[in-house]
Amino acid sequence: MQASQKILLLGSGELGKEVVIEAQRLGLETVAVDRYEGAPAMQVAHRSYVIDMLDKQALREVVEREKPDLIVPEIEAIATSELLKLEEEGYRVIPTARAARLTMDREGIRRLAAETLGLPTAAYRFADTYEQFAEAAKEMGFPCVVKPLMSSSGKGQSVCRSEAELERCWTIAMEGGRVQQTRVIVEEFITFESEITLLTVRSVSGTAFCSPIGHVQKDGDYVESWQPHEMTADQLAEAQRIAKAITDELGGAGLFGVELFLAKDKVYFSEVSPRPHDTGLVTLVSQNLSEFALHVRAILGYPIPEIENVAPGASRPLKAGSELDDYRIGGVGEALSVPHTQVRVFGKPVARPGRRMAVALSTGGSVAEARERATRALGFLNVRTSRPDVRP
Ligand SMILES: Nc1ncnc2c1ncn2[C@@H]1O[C@H](COP(=O)(O)OP(=O)(O)OP(=O)(O)O)[C@@H](O)[C@H]1O
Ligand SMILES: NCC(=O)N[C@@H]1O[C@H](COP(=O)([O-])[O-])[C@@H](O)[C@H]1O
Ligand SMILES: [Mg+2]
Repeated sequence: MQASQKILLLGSGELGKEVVIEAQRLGLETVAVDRYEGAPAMQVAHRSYVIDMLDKQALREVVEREKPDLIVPEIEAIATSELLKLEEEGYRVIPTARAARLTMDREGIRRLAAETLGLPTAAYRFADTYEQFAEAAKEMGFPCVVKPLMSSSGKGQSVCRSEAELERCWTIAMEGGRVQQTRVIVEEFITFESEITLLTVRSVSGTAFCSPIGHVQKDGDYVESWQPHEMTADQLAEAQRIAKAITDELGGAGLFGVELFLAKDKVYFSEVSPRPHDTGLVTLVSQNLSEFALHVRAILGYPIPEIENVAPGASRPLKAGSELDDYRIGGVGEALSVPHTQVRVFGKPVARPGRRMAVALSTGGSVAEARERATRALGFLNVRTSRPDVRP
């Protein structure tokens, strides 16, 4: 069979793996790229490359060699200035090279949302040195949230509760960023009642919203998500207004994860991923089309006549507790004994403390039941060494 089109995925984690599977279901040729060998999406793609995706030359070489119809970013940390050039030369970047550029670091997207579009966000300051940072934190007041400009899944992020914690928070930010740079964002701490991801799809069928996904984050990384999340009609309308404004501005086709905080009488924009979102893993069981299927349909220019929340669903990621280069996931059989439950094992080559290795996915008659099942299933799962000499 001759593939209809070729996609080049930049980043090959658990989210990309599902994108590759959906792309292959529609007859595409898939090429996966990441910074290490054996990444989850590489295990299912037709071909793969290991490069430093922040290296412009290395990125260009892979693109020119493969000549993909679609370049699909899967993580933020990519040489997006090169993507802008490649787009000018005629390559198609999803959703657009500008969207990838603006969401690569927190400053681009925050300034666009707050200053250009006037969307409600936490107050913020940027700082390049420790002195500027200390000044910015005092201006924001305590507690405030400190994040490296370029990082994800909470890496390098901390809540600074008093002046005495300034040095500790600065050190965390300096050590946690994805790339070597000192610029940080200091944000007003928002006391929200809940937070959601509003998956928003731009396709030939127009802009569509999935039911809101509620989630809980710990140390800046998600530990539980569910769909639908209960919110008032006014909150939903405001969330959709914000999501429409930001995704219209970013443009292009594809699925976006719009992160919002729901406070007592205000909805705040937090950030947006121009790609499937980790909290959206729940859609693998809760929707007729998962966020990955929606992304692929949208970027191929296929219609999306309807998105249905087929059952209340929940997801609980399994995180590794320690560094293991030889590991296996235990408890899968027990987890699958929980009704209406599935498990996805990502197949990452090595475990590291806090690294997401698998996810438990459940549906139920209610969100409460789905959450209880996913939590029970997660309780069975573990990441353990597979070395025979240390096996219990
Ligand atoms: N200003 C804030 N006030 C209160 N809580 C915050 C604030 N900013 C972030 N958080 C909390 O930290 C979480 C992670 O923040 P954020 O989404 O900015 O980090 P991230 O590293 O980009 O995460 P990811 O890449 O997983 O989306 C948020 O979902 C929220 O729970
Ligand atoms: N919040 C962003 C997110 O969830 N991204 C997902 O995690 C992978 C990196 O995982 P790793 O750090 O374990 O390699 C990324 O490739 C993507 O699939
Ligand atoms: Mg986030």
